[in-house]
Amino acid sequence: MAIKYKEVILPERKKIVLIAHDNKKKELLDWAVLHSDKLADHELYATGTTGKLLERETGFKVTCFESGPLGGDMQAGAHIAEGKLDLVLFFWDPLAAQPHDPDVRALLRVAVVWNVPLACNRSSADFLISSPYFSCEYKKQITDFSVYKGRKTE
Ligand SMILES: O=C(CO)COP(=O)(O)O
Repeated sequence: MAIKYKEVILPERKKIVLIAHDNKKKELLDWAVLHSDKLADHELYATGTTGKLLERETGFKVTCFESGPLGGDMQAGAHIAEGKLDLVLFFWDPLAAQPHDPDVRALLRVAVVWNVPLACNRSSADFLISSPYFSCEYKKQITDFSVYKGRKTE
C-alpha cells in the first residue's frame, strides 16, 4: 500500500527542546551561548537540569520538564506526539549508561515517527541552526497515520 503524507507547518518561531546528559551539558551550554542570538527568536523547552543551567547561562526563559531520569524525556516525547514541539536538540551521551535508557530511546523514536528535526551532536546542531528553515516557516511532510489508525484489528 502506498504511504500517504500530510503537511504540517513549522512556524517561524519554533518550540525547541534542548536536552543534554551530564557529560554533554557543557557542550550544549557552550553551543547555546554561541548561538543565543538565533535561539532568542524561539520558545525554549528543556529537561529539568539542562533547563536550569540554560536559564543561568543564557538568561532565556526556558519551560522546564522534569529532570530526564524522573520522566522529563517522556514529557518531551508526549509533547512531540501532541504536535507541541518543533525541533529537538538532544546531546545524549554514547559513552555512559543511563538508568532511564528506555525513556531516551522512546524520545528519539517518537521524534523520528513525527519527522521532527533532531540533532544529537554539535555538528548536527550547527547544520540545523544554520539552515534557512531554522528561522522561517517550514512545510514538513509527515506520514498520514489515518490509514494506520483506521486499520481493522479483528
Ligand atoms: O537525562 C536527561 C535526558 O535523558 C537530561 O535530564 P536533565 O536535563 O534533568 O539532566
